[in-house]
Amino acid sequence: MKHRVALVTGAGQGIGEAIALRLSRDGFNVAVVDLDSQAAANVSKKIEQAGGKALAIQADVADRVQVFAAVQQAQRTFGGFDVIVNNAGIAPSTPIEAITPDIVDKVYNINVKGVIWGMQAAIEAFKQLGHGGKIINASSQAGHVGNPELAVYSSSKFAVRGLTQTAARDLAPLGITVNAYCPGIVNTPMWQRIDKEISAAAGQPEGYGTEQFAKRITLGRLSEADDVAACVSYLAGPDSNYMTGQSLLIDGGMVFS
Ligand SMILES: NC(=O)C1=CN([C@@H]2O[C@H](COP(=O)(O)OP(=O)(O)OC[C@H]3O[C@@H](n4cnc5c(N)ncnc54)[C@H](O)[C@@H]3O)[C@@H](O)[C@H]2O)C=CC1
Ligand SMILES: CC(=O)C(C)=O
Repeated sequence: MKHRVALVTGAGQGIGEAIALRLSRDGFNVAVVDLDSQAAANVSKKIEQAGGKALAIQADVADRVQVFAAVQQAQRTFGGFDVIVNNAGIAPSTPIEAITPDIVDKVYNINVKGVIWGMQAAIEAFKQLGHGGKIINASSQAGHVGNPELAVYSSSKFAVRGLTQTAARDLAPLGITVNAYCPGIVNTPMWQRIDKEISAAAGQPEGYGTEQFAKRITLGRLSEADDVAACVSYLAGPDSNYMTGQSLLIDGGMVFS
């Protein structure tokens, strides 16, 4: 059986790691891309130990050349290319008055431009291979509702939803679908750091930030990375073939829209 090929960025830990492991279980050969080469190698090893095929690639998604090279390497190594998950992102706290040009550039270079470069690199590969494919982008509940202290991050995730809708329209004639996933609070190293910052800014002990956000979750619990990976598995698989331009909220009911 020919395996489909997926590339996941920011796959060295957290949500990206869970997506890489899940797509491998779904039958994909997986390119595990991360800025942190050791983290990418560790996840790749986990996939191979479980009987899957993986390739660890060190790349910075903010760098267009590196993103194109990563996609080409995955395509060459596995002999195909079917799905890209533009998952890598950063979320520094940015109270409005403390926002600097450097932090805007850093967040937008990774969260927004990283998605654009990933989409372009995937389109190039799909065209070379003469077939369509699936592009899946990481947004957030913070891309639906402005989150306190996270203005730069929140606005970058609104931008990802805009890019997703527009690209879906542009790329439909090529047989490419484009969707986004929008998690709420996911128990990963990113959230643990945000919780510390929000709690400290409020003069409260660790866990306070989580408590404040968690009050808004209808399902009454934070999500785990595997909850998000299960939805991305659907977006990467054939059951979502008729879905494009959508931004799927996976937030336990933090936001209803
Ligand atoms: N954790 C949460 O509560 C939520 C996270 N998200 C989004 O999900 C995605 C993944 O988040 P987490 O797993 O929680 O984050 P995380 O911080 O735990 O992991 C992010 C991974 O991305 C890698 N990375 C960072 N910058 C990179 C770059 N320039 N190039 C390549 N890799 C890079 C890191 O090395 C790390 O392995 C992000 O886009 C985030 O904004 C969305 C909603 C909620
Ligand atoms: C970090 C993030 O995207 C949240 C809390 O939704």
